[in-house]
Amino acid sequence: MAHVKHQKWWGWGEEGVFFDYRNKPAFAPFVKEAIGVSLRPRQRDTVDFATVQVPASTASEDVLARLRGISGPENVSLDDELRIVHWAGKSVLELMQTLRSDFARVPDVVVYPGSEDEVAEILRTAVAQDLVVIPFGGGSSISRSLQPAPEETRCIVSLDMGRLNKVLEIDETSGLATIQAGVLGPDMEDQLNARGWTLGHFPDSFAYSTLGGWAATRSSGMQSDKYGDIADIVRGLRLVRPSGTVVLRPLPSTSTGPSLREMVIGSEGRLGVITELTVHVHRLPQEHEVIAYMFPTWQQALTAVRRYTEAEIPLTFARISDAHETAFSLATQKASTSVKGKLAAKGQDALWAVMRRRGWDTDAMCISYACFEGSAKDVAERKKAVARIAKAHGAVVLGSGPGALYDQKKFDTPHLRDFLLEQNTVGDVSETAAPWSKLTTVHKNAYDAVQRAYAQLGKSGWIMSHMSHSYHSGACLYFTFAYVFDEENPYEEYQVVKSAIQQSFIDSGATLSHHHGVGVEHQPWMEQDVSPEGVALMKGLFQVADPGGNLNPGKVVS
Ligand SMILES: Cc1cc2nc3c(=O)[nH]c(=O)nc-3n(C[C@H](O)[C@H](O)[C@H](O)COP(=O)(O)OP(=O)(O)OC[C@H]3O[C@@H](n4cnc5c(N)ncnc54)[C@H](O)[C@@H]3O)c2cc1C
Repeated sequence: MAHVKHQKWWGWGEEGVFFDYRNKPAFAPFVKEAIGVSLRPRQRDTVDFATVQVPASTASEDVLARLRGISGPENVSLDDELRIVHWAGKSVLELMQTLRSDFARVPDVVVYPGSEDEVAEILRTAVAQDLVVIPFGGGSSISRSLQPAPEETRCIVSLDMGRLNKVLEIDETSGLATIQAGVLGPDMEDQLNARGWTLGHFPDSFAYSTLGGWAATRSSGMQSDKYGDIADIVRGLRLVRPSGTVVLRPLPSTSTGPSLREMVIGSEGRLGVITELTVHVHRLPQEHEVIAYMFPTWQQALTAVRRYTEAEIPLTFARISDAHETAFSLATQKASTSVKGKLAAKGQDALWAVMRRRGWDTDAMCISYACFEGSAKDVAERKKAVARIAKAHGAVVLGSGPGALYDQKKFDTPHLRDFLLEQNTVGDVSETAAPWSKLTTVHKNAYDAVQRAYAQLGKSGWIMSHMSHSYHSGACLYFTFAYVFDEENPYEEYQVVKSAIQQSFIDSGATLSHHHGVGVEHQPWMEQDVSPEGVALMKGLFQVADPGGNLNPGKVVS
Protein backbone atom coordinates (compact mmCIF):
# COMPACT_ATOMS: atom_id res chain seq x y z
CA MET A 1 0.00 0.00 0.00
CA ALA A 2 1.08 3.55 -0.75
CA HIS A 3 3.35 5.08 1.90
CA VAL A 4 1.20 8.06 2.81
CA LYS A 5 0.95 9.43 6.36
CA HIS A 6 -2.54 9.55 7.84
CA GLN A 7 -4.07 10.97 10.97
CA LYS A 8 -5.76 8.77 13.58
CA TRP A 9 -9.10 7.57 12.26
CA TRP A 10 -10.84 8.77 15.44
CA GLY A 11 -9.17 12.09 16.25
CA TRP A 12 -6.60 14.76 15.55
CA GLY A 13 -3.00 14.02 14.59
CA GLU A 14 -0.98 10.87 14.98
CA GLU A 15 -1.58 8.00 17.38
CA GLY A 16 0.33 8.51 20.62
CA VAL A 17 0.14 12.33 20.75
CA PHE A 18 -2.36 13.82 23.23
CA PHE A 19 -3.31 16.80 25.29
CA ASP A 20 -2.26 16.21 28.90
CA TYR A 21 -3.54 18.52 31.60
CA ARG A 22 -1.81 16.89 34.56
CA ASN A 23 1.34 19.02 34.16
CA LYS A 24 -0.85 22.16 33.98
CA PRO A 25 -2.00 22.69 37.58
CA ALA A 26 -4.37 25.59 36.85
CA PHE A 27 -6.25 23.82 34.05
CA ALA A 28 -8.68 21.54 35.93
CA PRO A 29 -9.89 24.32 38.29
CA PHE A 30 -10.23 26.63 35.28
CA VAL A 31 -12.45 24.12 33.40
CA LYS A 32 -14.52 23.47 36.52
CA GLU A 33 -15.24 27.18 36.85
CA ALA A 34 -15.77 27.82 33.12
CA ILE A 35 -18.15 24.97 32.26
CA GLY A 36 -18.70 23.07 35.49
CA VAL A 37 -16.83 19.91 34.45
CA SER A 38 -14.63 18.00 36.90
CA LEU A 39 -11.93 16.64 34.62
CA ARG A 40 -11.09 12.95 34.72
CA PRO A 41 -7.61 11.81 33.70
CA ARG A 42 -7.42 10.80 30.05
CA GLN A 43 -8.38 7.16 29.51
CA ARG A 44 -8.50 7.11 25.75
CA ASP A 45 -5.00 6.53 24.35
CA THR A 46 -6.49 5.03 21.25
CA VAL A 47 -9.84 3.64 20.12
CA ASP A 48 -10.10 0.04 19.06
CA PHE A 49 -11.13 0.01 15.40
CA ALA A 50 -13.07 -3.20 16.04
CA THR A 51 -15.68 -1.05 17.85
CA VAL A 52 -16.65 0.62 14.56
CA GLN A 53 -19.34 -0.52 12.15
CA VAL A 54 -18.21 0.37 8.65
CA PRO A 55 -20.71 0.24 5.79
CA ALA A 56 -19.57 -2.26 3.15
CA SER A 57 -17.92 -0.94 -0.01
CA THR A 58 -20.19 -0.81 -3.04
CA ALA A 59 -17.31 -0.54 -5.56
CA SER A 60 -17.89 -3.00 -8.40
CA GLU A 61 -15.16 -5.35 -9.62
CA ASP A 62 -15.25 -3.50 -12.94
CA VAL A 63 -14.57 -0.10 -11.32
CA LEU A 64 -11.85 -1.56 -9.11
CA ALA A 65 -10.17 -3.20 -12.10
CA ARG A 66 -10.15 0.14 -13.95
CA LEU A 67 -8.70 2.03 -10.95
CA ARG A 68 -6.07 -0.69 -10.37
CA GLY A 69 -5.20 -0.48 -14.05
CA ILE A 70 -4.54 3.26 -13.71
CA SER A 71 -2.67 3.56 -10.40
CA GLY A 72 -1.55 -0.01 -9.74
CA PRO A 73 -3.25 -2.51 -7.37
CA GLU A 74 -0.98 -1.44 -4.49
CA ASN A 75 -2.42 2.09 -4.68
CA VAL A 76 -6.09 1.16 -4.58
CA SER A 77 -7.50 0.25 -1.18
CA LEU A 78 -10.74 -1.16 0.19
CA ASP A 79 -9.36 -1.30 3.72
CA ASP A 80 -12.09 -0.31 6.21
CA GLU A 81 -9.83 1.77 8.44
CA LEU A 82 -8.50 3.72 5.46
CA ARG A 83 -12.04 4.28 4.20
CA ILE A 84 -12.94 5.73 7.60
CA VAL A 85 -9.79 7.91 7.67
CA HIS A 86 -10.99 9.32 4.35
CA TRP A 87 -14.71 9.65 5.12
CA ALA A 88 -14.56 13.08 6.80
CA GLY A 89 -12.44 15.92 8.07
CA LYS A 90 -11.81 16.87 11.68
CA SER A 91 -14.63 19.17 12.71
CA VAL A 92 -16.01 18.35 16.14
CA LEU A 93 -19.28 17.20 14.60
CA GLU A 94 -17.38 14.77 12.34
CA LEU A 95 -15.30 13.49 15.26
CA MET A 96 -18.50 12.83 17.21
CA GLN A 97 -20.08 11.06 14.25
CA THR A 98 -16.95 8.94 13.76
CA LEU A 99 -16.76 7.88 17.41
CA ARG A 100 -20.45 6.89 17.31
CA SER A 101 -20.20 5.02 13.96
CA ASP A 102 -22.70 7.50 12.54
CA PHE A 103 -21.58 6.98 8.95
CA ALA A 104 -24.32 7.63 6.45
CA ARG A 105 -22.02 7.07 3.49
CA VAL A 106 -18.25 6.51 3.34
CA PRO A 107 -15.88 6.31 0.35
CA ASP A 108 -16.10 2.90 -1.31
CA VAL A 109 -12.48 2.94 -2.38
CA VAL A 110 -9.35 5.00 -1.72
CA VAL A 111 -6.94 5.65 -4.60
CA TYR A 112 -3.45 7.14 -4.37
CA PRO A 113 -2.48 8.46 -7.82
CA GLY A 114 1.24 8.80 -8.50
CA SER A 115 1.12 11.33 -11.34
CA GLU A 116 -0.98 14.01 -12.95
CA ASP A 117 -1.69 11.64 -15.86
CA GLU A 118 -3.19 9.15 -13.43
CA VAL A 119 -5.38 11.87 -11.90
CA ALA A 120 -6.63 12.80 -15.38
CA GLU A 121 -7.35 9.17 -16.24
CA ILE A 122 -9.24 8.65 -12.96
CA LEU A 123 -11.39 11.73 -13.61
CA ARG A 124 -12.21 10.57 -17.14
CA THR A 125 -13.16 7.16 -15.74
CA ALA A 126 -15.28 8.86 -13.07
CA VAL A 127 -17.34 10.67 -15.69
CA ALA A 128 -17.60 7.62 -17.97
CA GLN A 129 -18.64 5.30 -15.11
CA ASP A 130 -20.61 7.93 -13.17
CA LEU A 131 -18.48 7.77 -10.03
CA VAL A 132 -18.07 10.48 -7.39
CA VAL A 133 -14.50 11.69 -6.82
CA ILE A 134 -13.58 13.49 -3.60
CA PRO A 135 -10.01 14.85 -3.60
CA PHE A 136 -8.29 14.31 -0.24
CA GLY A 137 -5.30 16.31 1.04
CA GLY A 138 -4.49 15.94 4.73
CA GLY A 139 -8.09 15.37 5.84
CA SER A 140 -8.03 18.39 8.17
CA SER A 141 -11.18 20.02 6.79
CA ILE A 142 -13.22 21.64 9.54
CA SER A 143 -16.25 22.56 7.43
CA ARG A 144 -17.31 19.07 6.29
CA SER A 145 -15.97 19.50 2.78
CA LEU A 146 -14.85 15.85 2.54
CA GLN A 147 -18.01 14.10 3.72
CA PRO A 148 -19.99 12.37 0.97
CA ALA A 149 -23.67 13.29 0.76
CA PRO A 150 -25.65 10.82 2.94
CA GLU A 151 -28.02 10.07 0.04
CA GLU A 152 -25.26 9.37 -2.52
CA THR A 153 -25.89 6.04 -4.26
CA ARG A 154 -23.02 6.10 -6.76
CA CYS A 155 -19.59 4.60 -6.08
CA ILE A 156 -17.45 7.11 -4.13
CA VAL A 157 -13.72 7.36 -4.78
CA SER A 158 -11.52 9.19 -2.29
CA LEU A 159 -8.58 10.52 -4.31
CA ASP A 160 -5.71 10.81 -1.83
CA MET A 161 -3.05 13.18 -3.19
CA GLY A 162 -0.39 12.09 -0.70
CA ARG A 163 2.02 10.53 -3.22
CA LEU A 164 2.31 13.84 -5.08
CA ASN A 165 4.53 15.40 -2.45
CA LYS A 166 7.62 16.94 -4.04
CA VAL A 167 8.97 20.44 -4.40
CA LEU A 168 9.68 20.25 -8.15
CA GLU A 169 11.53 23.46 -8.85
CA ILE A 170 12.60 26.74 -7.27
CA ASP A 171 12.99 29.82 -9.45
CA GLU A 172 15.43 31.59 -7.14
CA THR A 173 15.44 34.78 -9.18
CA SER A 174 11.67 35.22 -8.91
CA GLY A 175 11.08 33.70 -5.46
CA LEU A 176 8.72 31.10 -6.90
CA ALA A 177 8.53 27.38 -6.17
CA THR A 178 6.57 24.78 -8.12
CA ILE A 179 5.26 22.15 -5.74
CA GLN A 180 3.00 19.09 -6.01
CA ALA A 181 -0.38 19.56 -4.37
CA GLY A 182 -0.37 16.56 -2.02
CA VAL A 183 2.62 17.59 0.09
CA LEU A 184 1.99 17.96 3.82
CA GLY A 185 3.15 21.21 5.47
CA PRO A 186 6.22 19.86 7.34
CA ASP A 187 7.44 17.78 4.36
CA MET A 188 7.18 20.82 2.11
CA GLU A 189 8.96 23.14 4.57
CA ASP A 190 11.75 20.55 5.03
CA GLN A 191 12.35 20.51 1.26
CA LEU A 192 12.22 24.30 0.99
CA ASN A 193 14.27 24.99 4.14
CA ALA A 194 17.03 22.68 2.90
CA ARG A 195 17.54 25.20 0.11
CA GLY A 196 17.18 28.29 2.31
CA TRP A 197 13.52 29.05 1.51
CA THR A 198 10.16 29.04 3.28
CA LEU A 199 6.55 29.39 2.18
CA GLY A 200 5.69 31.09 5.48
CA HIS A 201 2.22 29.50 5.52
CA PHE A 202 1.53 27.99 8.94
CA PRO A 203 -2.14 27.22 9.65
CA ASP A 204 -2.78 25.64 13.08
CA SER A 205 -3.39 22.43 11.09
CA PHE A 206 0.02 22.77 9.36
CA ALA A 207 1.28 19.29 10.30
CA TYR A 208 -1.75 17.50 8.82
CA SER A 209 -2.80 19.57 5.83
CA THR A 210 -1.49 19.92 2.28
CA LEU A 211 -0.65 22.69 -0.15
CA GLY A 212 -3.47 21.57 -2.48
CA GLY A 213 -5.94 21.48 0.41
CA TRP A 214 -4.90 24.98 1.48
CA ALA A 215 -5.58 26.30 -2.01
CA ALA A 216 -8.85 24.37 -2.35
CA THR A 217 -10.18 25.88 0.92
CA ARG A 218 -8.70 29.44 0.77
CA SER A 219 -6.57 28.83 3.84
CA SER A 220 -4.74 31.39 5.94
CA GLY A 221 -1.68 30.75 8.11
CA MET A 222 -0.81 32.42 11.41
CA GLN A 223 1.98 34.45 9.71
CA SER A 224 -0.28 35.83 7.00
CA ASP A 225 0.43 39.46 7.92
CA LYS A 226 3.83 39.04 6.27
CA TYR A 227 3.42 36.11 3.88
CA GLY A 228 -0.20 36.61 2.81
CA ASP A 229 -3.16 34.23 2.70
CA ILE A 230 -2.90 31.25 0.35
CA ALA A 231 -4.82 33.29 -2.25
CA ASP A 232 -1.92 35.80 -2.25
CA ILE A 233 0.76 33.11 -2.15
CA VAL A 234 -0.47 30.98 -5.08
CA ARG A 235 0.63 32.51 -8.39
CA GLY A 236 0.11 29.65 -10.83
CA LEU A 237 -1.48 26.21 -10.80
CA ARG A 238 -2.57 23.16 -12.76
CA LEU A 239 -6.17 22.00 -12.36
CA VAL A 240 -6.95 18.63 -13.87
CA ARG A 241 -10.51 18.22 -15.14
CA PRO A 242 -12.19 15.31 -16.93
CA SER A 243 -12.11 17.33 -20.16
CA GLY A 244 -8.54 18.65 -19.93
CA THR A 245 -6.13 20.60 -17.74
CA VAL A 246 -6.38 24.28 -16.84
CA VAL A 247 -2.83 25.64 -16.81
CA LEU A 248 -2.31 28.99 -15.11
CA ARG A 249 1.26 30.18 -15.51
CA PRO A 250 2.95 31.89 -12.56
CA LEU A 251 2.59 35.56 -13.39
CA PRO A 252 3.21 38.39 -10.94
CA SER A 253 -0.06 39.96 -12.11
CA THR A 254 -2.32 39.78 -15.16
CA SER A 255 -5.44 41.47 -16.50
CA THR A 256 -6.72 38.59 -18.62
CA GLY A 257 -10.37 38.74 -17.60
CA PRO A 258 -11.94 37.50 -14.36
CA SER A 259 -9.33 35.61 -12.38
CA LEU A 260 -9.38 31.87 -13.06
CA ARG A 261 -6.80 31.50 -10.31
CA GLU A 262 -9.21 33.07 -7.80
CA MET A 263 -11.99 30.86 -9.12
CA VAL A 264 -10.03 27.68 -8.41
CA ILE A 265 -8.86 28.86 -4.97
CA GLY A 266 -11.66 27.88 -2.59
CA SER A 267 -13.37 25.53 -5.07
CA GLU A 268 -13.12 22.54 -2.64
CA GLY A 269 -12.71 19.93 -5.37
CA ARG A 270 -15.81 21.00 -7.33
CA LEU A 271 -13.97 22.15 -10.45
CA GLY A 272 -11.32 19.44 -10.65
CA VAL A 273 -8.13 18.33 -8.93
CA ILE A 274 -5.24 20.72 -8.30
CA THR A 275 -2.06 18.76 -8.99
CA GLU A 276 0.64 21.42 -8.94
CA LEU A 277 1.00 24.97 -7.66
CA THR A 278 3.58 27.67 -8.17
CA VAL A 279 3.83 29.74 -5.03
CA HIS A 280 5.71 32.69 -3.56
CA VAL A 281 8.62 31.57 -1.42
CA HIS A 282 10.83 33.70 0.82
CA ARG A 283 14.39 33.44 2.04
CA LEU A 284 14.49 32.08 5.60
CA PRO A 285 14.61 35.13 7.87
CA GLN A 286 17.83 35.87 9.74
CA GLU A 287 15.91 36.62 12.94
CA HIS A 288 12.48 35.49 14.16
CA GLU A 289 11.27 36.81 17.48
CA VAL A 290 7.89 36.84 19.19
CA ILE A 291 7.28 39.47 21.88
CA ALA A 292 4.37 39.39 24.33
CA TYR A 293 2.50 42.44 25.64
CA MET A 294 -0.22 42.69 28.29
CA PHE A 295 -2.96 45.26 27.69
CA PRO A 296 -5.39 46.44 30.37
CA THR A 297 -8.41 45.91 28.09
CA TRP A 298 -9.48 44.34 24.79
CA GLN A 299 -10.42 47.72 23.34
CA GLN A 300 -6.99 49.21 24.04
CA ALA A 301 -5.28 46.18 22.51
CA LEU A 302 -7.46 46.29 19.41
CA THR A 303 -6.76 49.98 18.87
CA ALA A 304 -3.02 49.41 19.32
CA VAL A 305 -2.89 46.64 16.71
CA ARG A 306 -4.87 48.78 14.28
CA ARG A 307 -2.29 51.53 14.85
CA TYR A 308 0.57 49.10 14.01
CA THR A 309 -1.19 48.49 10.69
CA GLU A 310 -1.82 52.19 10.08
CA ALA A 311 1.85 52.90 10.81
CA GLU A 312 2.72 50.20 8.24
CA ILE A 313 5.16 48.45 10.56
CA PRO A 314 6.13 45.21 8.76
CA LEU A 315 5.05 42.47 11.18
CA THR A 316 4.92 38.72 10.63
CA PHE A 317 1.87 38.53 12.84
CA ALA A 318 0.04 40.45 15.52
CA ARG A 319 -2.42 38.63 17.74
CA ILE A 320 -4.54 39.54 20.75
CA SER A 321 -6.28 37.10 23.06
CA ASP A 322 -9.37 38.61 24.67
CA ALA A 323 -9.74 38.44 28.45
CA HIS A 324 -11.30 34.95 28.39
CA GLU A 325 -8.64 33.55 26.08
CA THR A 326 -5.93 35.19 28.18
CA ALA A 327 -7.30 33.41 31.25
CA PHE A 328 -7.34 30.14 29.27
CA SER A 329 -3.70 30.65 28.16
CA LEU A 330 -2.60 31.24 31.72
CA ALA A 331 -4.49 28.12 32.81
CA THR A 332 -2.65 25.96 30.26
CA GLN A 333 0.81 27.00 31.47
CA LYS A 334 2.94 24.07 32.52
CA ALA A 335 4.06 23.76 36.14
CA SER A 336 7.58 25.11 36.51
CA THR A 337 10.06 22.40 37.32
CA SER A 338 13.32 24.19 36.51
CA VAL A 339 14.84 26.93 38.70
CA LYS A 340 14.47 29.34 35.77
CA GLY A 341 10.79 28.39 35.39
CA LYS A 342 10.13 28.87 39.11
CA LEU A 343 11.77 32.31 39.00
CA ALA A 344 9.63 33.19 35.96
CA ALA A 345 6.48 32.12 37.85
CA LYS A 346 7.50 34.33 40.79
CA GLY A 347 8.18 37.16 38.34
CA GLN A 348 4.66 36.70 36.96
CA ASP A 349 3.11 36.94 40.44
CA ALA A 350 5.09 40.14 41.06
CA LEU A 351 3.96 41.58 37.72
CA TRP A 352 0.30 40.85 38.53
CA ALA A 353 0.74 42.68 41.84
CA VAL A 354 2.17 45.70 40.00
CA MET A 355 -0.75 45.68 37.58
CA ARG A 356 -3.28 45.58 40.38
CA ARG A 357 -1.49 48.51 42.07
CA ARG A 358 -1.80 50.41 38.79
CA GLY A 359 -5.55 49.88 39.03
CA TRP A 360 -5.86 47.19 36.33
CA ASP A 361 -8.70 44.73 36.53
CA THR A 362 -6.70 41.52 36.09
CA ASP A 363 -9.86 39.76 34.79
CA ALA A 364 -9.99 42.19 31.84
CA MET A 365 -6.31 41.93 30.82
CA CYS A 366 -5.51 40.77 27.29
CA ILE A 367 -2.28 39.15 26.23
CA SER A 368 -1.01 40.08 22.79
CA TYR A 369 1.88 38.87 20.65
CA ALA A 370 3.76 40.42 17.77
CA CYS A 371 6.23 38.54 15.60
CA PHE A 372 9.21 40.23 13.99
CA GLU A 373 11.37 38.82 11.22
CA GLY A 374 14.30 40.18 9.23
CA SER A 375 17.81 41.39 9.94
CA ALA A 376 18.77 42.09 13.56
CA LYS A 377 18.57 45.82 12.80
CA ASP A 378 15.09 45.58 11.22
CA VAL A 379 13.79 43.50 14.11
CA ALA A 380 15.19 45.94 16.69
CA GLU A 381 13.65 48.98 14.97
CA ARG A 382 10.24 47.32 14.51
CA LYS A 383 10.17 46.11 18.11
CA LYS A 384 10.79 49.69 19.25
CA ALA A 385 8.05 51.08 17.01
CA VAL A 386 5.51 48.49 18.23
CA ALA A 387 6.47 48.95 21.89
CA ARG A 388 5.97 52.72 21.53
CA ILE A 389 2.41 52.25 20.23
CA ALA A 390 1.58 49.42 22.65
CA LYS A 391 2.72 51.47 25.67
CA ALA A 392 0.77 54.49 24.43
CA HIS A 393 -2.29 52.23 24.68
CA GLY A 394 -1.51 51.15 28.21
CA ALA A 395 0.43 47.92 27.56
CA VAL A 396 3.20 46.41 29.61
CA VAL A 397 5.86 44.72 27.45
CA LEU A 398 6.32 41.17 28.79
CA GLY A 399 9.22 40.38 26.46
CA SER A 400 10.33 37.36 24.50
CA GLY A 401 9.94 34.65 27.23
CA PRO A 402 6.13 34.31 26.95
CA GLY A 403 6.46 35.02 23.22
CA ALA A 404 8.74 32.01 22.73
CA LEU A 405 6.32 29.89 24.76
CA TYR A 406 3.47 30.86 22.42
CA ASP A 407 5.61 29.95 19.41
CA GLN A 408 6.37 26.50 20.88
CA LYS A 409 2.84 25.47 21.85
CA LYS A 410 0.99 26.96 18.88
CA PHE A 411 0.26 23.58 17.23
CA ASP A 412 -0.73 21.74 20.48
CA THR A 413 -4.22 23.09 21.10
CA PRO A 414 -6.10 20.95 18.51
CA HIS A 415 -5.39 17.86 20.64
CA LEU A 416 -7.46 19.41 23.41
CA ARG A 417 -10.67 18.82 21.42
CA ASP A 418 -10.25 15.02 21.53
CA PHE A 419 -9.57 15.14 25.25
CA LEU A 420 -12.68 17.30 25.84
CA LEU A 421 -14.86 14.95 23.79
CA GLU A 422 -13.83 12.17 26.16
CA GLN A 423 -15.16 14.40 28.96
CA ASN A 424 -18.51 14.79 27.10
CA THR A 425 -17.53 18.33 26.22
CA VAL A 426 -17.61 20.06 22.86
CA GLY A 427 -14.74 22.47 22.19
CA ASP A 428 -15.06 24.01 18.75
CA VAL A 429 -14.37 27.16 16.77
CA SER A 430 -15.95 29.70 14.42
CA GLU A 431 -13.94 32.41 12.74
CA THR A 432 -14.70 35.48 10.72
CA ALA A 433 -13.26 38.73 9.38
CA ALA A 434 -14.66 42.25 9.40
CA PRO A 435 -13.57 45.83 8.83
CA TRP A 436 -11.77 47.50 11.75
CA SER A 437 -14.79 49.74 12.34
CA LYS A 438 -16.99 46.69 13.05
CA LEU A 439 -14.69 44.40 15.03
CA THR A 440 -15.81 45.54 18.48
CA THR A 441 -19.47 44.97 17.58
CA VAL A 442 -18.76 41.60 15.95
CA HIS A 443 -16.94 40.49 19.08
CA LYS A 444 -19.69 41.62 21.44
CA ASN A 445 -22.52 40.24 19.31
CA ALA A 446 -20.88 36.81 19.01
CA TYR A 447 -20.53 36.64 22.81
CA ASP A 448 -24.17 37.67 23.28
CA ALA A 449 -25.40 35.21 20.64
CA VAL A 450 -23.57 32.27 22.18
CA GLN A 451 -24.79 33.12 25.66
CA ARG A 452 -28.36 33.24 24.35
CA ALA A 453 -27.86 29.84 22.70
CA TYR A 454 -26.53 28.36 25.96
CA ALA A 455 -29.52 29.84 27.82
CA GLN A 456 -31.90 28.33 25.24
CA LEU A 457 -30.28 24.92 25.85
CA GLY A 458 -30.30 25.44 29.60
CA LYS A 459 -26.56 25.07 30.01
CA SER A 460 -23.63 27.21 30.98
CA GLY A 461 -20.87 27.29 28.40
CA TRP A 462 -17.66 29.06 27.60
CA ILE A 463 -16.55 31.39 24.84
CA MET A 464 -13.22 33.07 24.14
CA SER A 465 -11.70 34.82 21.19
CA HIS A 466 -8.57 36.19 19.60
CA MET A 467 -7.78 38.65 16.86
CA SER A 468 -5.25 37.61 14.25
CA HIS A 469 -4.55 38.15 10.52
CA SER A 470 -4.48 41.95 10.17
CA TYR A 471 -5.25 43.61 6.85
CA HIS A 472 -5.31 47.20 5.68
CA SER A 473 -9.06 47.43 6.34
CA GLY A 474 -9.75 44.91 9.08
CA ALA A 475 -8.84 41.62 10.75
CA CYS A 476 -9.97 38.12 11.64
CA LEU A 477 -11.71 37.24 14.89
CA TYR A 478 -11.50 33.61 15.96
CA PHE A 479 -13.92 32.28 18.59
CA THR A 480 -13.66 29.07 20.61
CA PHE A 481 -16.73 27.78 22.42
CA ALA A 482 -17.13 24.89 24.84
CA TYR A 483 -20.01 23.24 26.66
CA VAL A 484 -21.03 19.86 28.03
CA PHE A 485 -23.04 18.02 25.42
CA ASP A 486 -26.15 15.95 25.87
CA GLU A 487 -25.43 12.36 24.84
CA GLU A 488 -29.01 11.92 23.56
CA ASN A 489 -29.08 14.98 21.39
CA PRO A 490 -25.54 16.14 20.56
CA TYR A 491 -25.97 17.18 16.93
CA GLU A 492 -29.09 19.33 17.33
CA GLU A 493 -27.70 21.27 20.27
CA TYR A 494 -24.41 21.75 18.43
CA GLN A 495 -26.35 23.33 15.57
CA VAL A 496 -28.08 25.72 18.00
CA VAL A 497 -24.74 27.04 19.28
CA LYS A 498 -22.88 27.04 15.96
CA SER A 499 -25.80 28.67 14.10
CA ALA A 500 -26.13 31.39 16.71
CA ILE A 501 -22.52 32.44 16.31
CA GLN A 502 -22.51 32.20 12.48
CA GLN A 503 -25.71 34.25 12.21
CA SER A 504 -24.29 36.87 14.55
CA PHE A 505 -21.29 37.26 12.20
CA ILE A 506 -23.50 37.94 9.21
CA ASP A 507 -25.84 40.24 11.15
CA SER A 508 -22.85 42.26 12.39
CA GLY A 509 -21.36 42.82 8.93
CA ALA A 510 -18.70 40.09 9.11
CA THR A 511 -18.10 37.12 6.81
CA LEU A 512 -19.28 33.61 7.63
CA SER A 513 -15.71 32.29 7.46
CA HIS A 514 -12.28 33.88 7.14
CA HIS A 515 -10.24 30.73 6.43
CA HIS A 516 -12.21 27.53 7.06
CA GLY A 517 -13.99 27.48 3.72
CA VAL A 518 -17.63 26.56 3.23
CA GLY A 519 -17.98 22.79 2.80
CA VAL A 520 -21.43 21.79 4.00
CA GLU A 521 -21.19 23.35 7.44
CA HIS A 522 -21.28 26.98 6.34
CA GLN A 523 -23.64 26.69 3.36
CA PRO A 524 -26.81 27.92 5.09
CA TRP A 525 -25.30 31.43 5.26
CA MET A 526 -23.89 31.64 1.74
CA GLU A 527 -26.75 33.70 0.28
CA GLN A 528 -26.47 36.16 3.13
CA ASP A 529 -22.71 36.33 2.68
CA VAL A 530 -22.41 36.76 -1.10
CA SER A 531 -26.07 37.54 -2.05
CA PRO A 532 -28.61 35.18 -3.71
CA GLU A 533 -27.44 36.29 -7.15
CA GLY A 534 -23.85 35.48 -6.16
CA VAL A 535 -24.90 31.97 -5.11
CA ALA A 536 -26.84 31.54 -8.36
CA LEU A 537 -23.70 32.47 -10.31
CA MET A 538 -21.62 29.91 -8.39
CA LYS A 539 -24.23 27.20 -8.92
CA GLY A 540 -24.20 27.97 -12.63
CA LEU A 541 -20.42 27.65 -12.73
CA PHE A 542 -20.43 24.25 -10.98
CA GLN A 543 -23.32 23.00 -13.12
CA VAL A 544 -21.49 23.83 -16.36
CA ALA A 545 -18.10 22.70 -15.10
CA ASP A 546 -19.40 19.37 -13.80
CA PRO A 547 -22.77 18.55 -15.38
CA GLY A 548 -22.82 14.99 -14.04
CA GLY A 549 -22.04 16.07 -10.46
CA ASN A 550 -19.01 13.76 -10.31
CA LEU A 551 -16.62 16.19 -8.58
CA ASN A 552 -17.17 16.45 -4.81
CA PRO A 553 -20.84 17.34 -5.34
CA GLY A 554 -22.78 19.36 -2.79
CA LYS A 555 -19.88 21.39 -1.40
CA VAL A 556 -19.73 25.22 -1.21
CA VAL A 557 -23.26 25.58 -2.70
CA SER A 558 -25.82 22.92 -3.55
C1 LIG B 1 -7.59 21.80 14.48
C2 LIG B 1 -7.69 22.51 13.17
C3 LIG B 1 -7.02 23.69 12.97
C4 LIG B 1 -7.13 24.37 11.75
N1 LIG B 1 -6.44 25.54 11.57
C5 LIG B 1 -6.52 26.18 10.38
C6 LIG B 1 -5.80 27.40 10.17
O1 LIG B 1 -5.09 27.91 11.04
N2 LIG B 1 -5.91 27.99 8.96
C7 LIG B 1 -6.66 27.43 7.96
O2 LIG B 1 -6.69 28.00 6.88
N3 LIG B 1 -7.36 26.30 8.16
C8 LIG B 1 -7.30 25.66 9.33
N4 LIG B 1 -8.01 24.50 9.52
C9 LIG B 1 -8.84 23.96 8.43
C10 LIG B 1 -8.09 23.03 7.46
O3 LIG B 1 -6.84 22.65 7.99
C11 LIG B 1 -7.91 23.75 6.15
O4 LIG B 1 -9.18 23.86 5.53
C12 LIG B 1 -6.91 23.08 5.18
O5 LIG B 1 -6.65 23.99 4.16
C13 LIG B 1 -7.38 21.77 4.59
O6 LIG B 1 -6.27 21.17 3.94
P1 LIG B 1 -6.19 19.59 3.76
O7 LIG B 1 -4.99 19.30 2.95
O8 LIG B 1 -6.30 18.92 5.06
O9 LIG B 1 -7.47 19.35 2.87
P2 LIG B 1 -8.64 18.28 3.08
O10 LIG B 1 -9.25 18.46 4.42
O11 LIG B 1 -8.15 16.93 2.75
O12 LIG B 1 -9.67 18.78 1.98
C14 LIG B 1 -10.34 19.99 2.11
C15 LIG B 1 -11.12 20.30 0.83
O13 LIG B 1 -10.20 20.55 -0.23
C16 LIG B 1 -10.39 19.63 -1.29
N5 LIG B 1 -9.05 19.29 -1.80
C17 LIG B 1 -7.99 18.84 -1.10
N6 LIG B 1 -6.93 18.70 -1.91
C18 LIG B 1 -7.33 19.07 -3.15
C19 LIG B 1 -6.69 19.13 -4.42
N7 LIG B 1 -5.41 18.80 -4.57
N8 LIG B 1 -7.41 19.56 -5.48
C20 LIG B 1 -8.72 19.92 -5.34
N9 LIG B 1 -9.36 19.86 -4.16
C21 LIG B 1 -8.68 19.45 -3.08
C22 LIG B 1 -11.12 18.44 -0.67
O14 LIG B 1 -11.88 17.73 -1.62
C23 LIG B 1 -12.00 19.15 0.35
O15 LIG B 1 -13.12 19.68 -0.29
C24 LIG B 1 -7.92 23.81 10.72
C25 LIG B 1 -8.58 22.60 10.94
C26 LIG B 1 -8.48 21.94 12.14
C27 LIG B 1 -9.21 20.66 12.34
